[in-house]
Amino acid sequence: MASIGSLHFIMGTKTDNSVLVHSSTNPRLRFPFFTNRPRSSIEVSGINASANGSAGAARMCRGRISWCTRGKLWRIKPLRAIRKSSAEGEDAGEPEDALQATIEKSKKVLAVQRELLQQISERRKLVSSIQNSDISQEEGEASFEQGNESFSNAESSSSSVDKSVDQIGSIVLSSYEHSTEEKDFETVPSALSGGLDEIEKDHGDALPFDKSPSELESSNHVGKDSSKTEWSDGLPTFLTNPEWSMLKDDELIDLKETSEEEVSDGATGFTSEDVKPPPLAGPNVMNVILVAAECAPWSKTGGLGDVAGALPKALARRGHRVMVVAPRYGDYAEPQDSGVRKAYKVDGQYMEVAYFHAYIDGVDFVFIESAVFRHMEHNIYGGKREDILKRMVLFCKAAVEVPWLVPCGGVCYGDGNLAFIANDWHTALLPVYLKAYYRDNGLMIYTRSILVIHNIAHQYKELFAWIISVKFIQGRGPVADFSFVDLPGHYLDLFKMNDPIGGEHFNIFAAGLKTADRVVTVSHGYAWELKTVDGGWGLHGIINENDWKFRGIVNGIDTEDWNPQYDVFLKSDGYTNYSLETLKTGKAQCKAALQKELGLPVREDVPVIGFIGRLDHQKGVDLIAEAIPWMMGQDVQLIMLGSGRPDLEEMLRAFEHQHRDKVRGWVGFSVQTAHRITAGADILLMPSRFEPCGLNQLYAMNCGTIPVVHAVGGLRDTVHPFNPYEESGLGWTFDSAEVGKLIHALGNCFYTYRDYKQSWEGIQRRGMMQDLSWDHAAQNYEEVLVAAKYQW
Ligand SMILES: Nc1ncnc2c1ncn2[C@@H]1O[C@H](COP(=O)(O)OP(=O)(O)O[C@H]2O[C@H](CO)[C@@H](O)[C@H](O)[C@H]2O)[C@@H](O)[C@H]1O
Repeated sequence: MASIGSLHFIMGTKTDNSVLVHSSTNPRLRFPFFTNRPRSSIEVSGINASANGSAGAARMCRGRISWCTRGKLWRIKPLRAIRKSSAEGEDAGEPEDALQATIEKSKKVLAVQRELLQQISERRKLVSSIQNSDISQEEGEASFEQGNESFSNAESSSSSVDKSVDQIGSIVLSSYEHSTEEKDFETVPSALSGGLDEIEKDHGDALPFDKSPSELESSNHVGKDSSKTEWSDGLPTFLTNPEWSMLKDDELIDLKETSEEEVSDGATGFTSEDVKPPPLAGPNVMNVILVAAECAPWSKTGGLGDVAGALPKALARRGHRVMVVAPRYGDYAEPQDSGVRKAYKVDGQYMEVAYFHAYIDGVDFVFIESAVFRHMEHNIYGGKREDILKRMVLFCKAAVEVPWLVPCGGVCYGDGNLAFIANDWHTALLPVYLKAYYRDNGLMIYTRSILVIHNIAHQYKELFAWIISVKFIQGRGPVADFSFVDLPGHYLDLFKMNDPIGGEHFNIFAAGLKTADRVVTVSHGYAWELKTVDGGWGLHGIINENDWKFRGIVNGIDTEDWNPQYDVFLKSDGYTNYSLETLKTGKAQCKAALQKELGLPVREDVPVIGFIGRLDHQKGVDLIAEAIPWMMGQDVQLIMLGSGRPDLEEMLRAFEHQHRDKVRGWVGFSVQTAHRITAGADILLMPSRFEPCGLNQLYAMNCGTIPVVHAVGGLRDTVHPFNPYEESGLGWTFDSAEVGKLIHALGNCFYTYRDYKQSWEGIQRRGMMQDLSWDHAAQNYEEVLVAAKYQW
């Protein structure tokens, strides 16, 4: 990696020794090359990536672009290697030769440059003679444009150079904005001159940097006219970026000439894209890697999957380069094998992983394949505690190296401006590995980690775990489990906890919270609750201690997936898409289709209540059970969809069995049914005992379905209670998890449904008119990412 001020470049070596250099601050800067000195063993950031056929081997350096030479040869001038390795032995004695070769090449490139400037000057003369000729202006323009389209634009005014530069791209332009005077010209290619100065000093050769700014500018312009010049795109645009002048360190990386086609392609893509407006994130653009155990639509057991599938897209829309890393549980259609293989030691055994890649909606999705993940999509958090732990160790070890190993769009992410977003205890080891394996060793020192708490009490699904559930949350286990995580002994203290429930135990979430640079949770309400004894599930102390780096950000929703106007699950079986304009008819049709599909009496006047969720203590299903006798006395229909605790699944079946004309209890996991219930029901019931954010109430409101919720965590943040006097609010809430309160809220809801149709429609419309998209949350995440970036 070459680090140039805030620009960072990584070189990745592939099996064929081709190398890609890119800026991690501006992902569009990509340059493909071939090394002329393939190495047999290369160290990257502590990764000993042996090149014995292993694709994805890479090496890291800090360096300075010293110059470019004829035939698209680019060179990064080194100062020092980041790490000494045995591979260095191979290079002994090479720097002298390399510097000499560099000087020779610099001479050549400058000769070419002179030649180009000469050509420009001749063309200028030709243009002015055309302009002064007797030919009519119109005829003149026509013929001129035919013969020299790009050139004519540039020459049409005294500021022709600026215009041509403008065409080349904003980075080039910005470099020229810094070079309006001749003395500045010498600093324009400061990366060049700086590097050459050093060479001069060392070798006493004078280097001919004696051109005027306008001449150099012209050479850039000429570069655009590929038919006239040897450089199809002029001076390499990244060399003219003023940020290159901020180069500090270097290490020699020799790069052989690339094919003309490759360089031309790379540079063309860069220049044409770069004229686009600046990203929403402005100068805060970062490389972001979200790591999660599930990612919709490929894998999902709950809300985490939805977030992992949607938040990255919103971050990418703001201009960040974003990747999601998730396990590859099945044979997914889109991701392709990247060819990268790596083995990681887990519990004393090496396990091989393969990396698959897909680029969708502006996001790189990288899936980690391993025998231990195969066919686990329905049992992601299932199995013996040790097995779950090993899976997560393997996943986090493999994920933290993805930025070095997997060329996304041909280019690895590298560690510059990089932040990982880990999610829940399953990936809470990632911040710890980042610190222990890398940052403690002076590697990836600018990389940051953010840990998001979606659920502090997420449980393992170990057999009977629900009976003694608290022992199976947060990656808890006996202290001896430390041996699985493969960390230096002094890291044990980070994991050790002692609380009344677990006694002295090992806790992965605790270590992640302490180590992450920032901690986020998914609503303001839950952020507050986590600091309390009741809400923190034993971790409130750590969260309070780390309050300075802790923040609540309310989730958004994927407004394409969960939009009744486009929802793919509403296009068949009698359902229909609808919008705010067609709410009345469209929603009524969906309701009828739902009743019909589930075999309930098709009646428009009966309120349909939906429930969707994991069947466990958190979701308050037992409160619904207590309310069933009262509910069945009302003229209502109740549709419940869920899976989880066997006893609660059985309860759902029993409800349906006992009240066949009013209740449907669908046990299982069906995304289609979830969408159809959300659109077809009138009311969504969420009596959760705690709810970090909750997505179903957001999906419901977006579909004109009115939530009735226990006012906790994110439910309190997002469902403002209906106020009949002001005709405001979005639903009904109750303030404690008691059946009486639930019944009271539901009673008011039924009453309004039946007797106050206008108020009902008002609530529906207000819900649908909210901006629930991820865009706002993404902006908040960006603030956290930037805060982490500047924190030490
Ligand atoms: N049987 C089933 N069939 C089909 N789909 C089903 C289903 N059961 C649940 N789902 C779906 O899974 C998702 C559940 O999302 P939630 O946010 O309600 O809960 P979860 O508790 O899993 O997430 C945790 O993380 C999220 C994300 O941060 C927080 O919102 C939440 O409060 C926290 O508990 C929804 O998309 C829902 O439709």
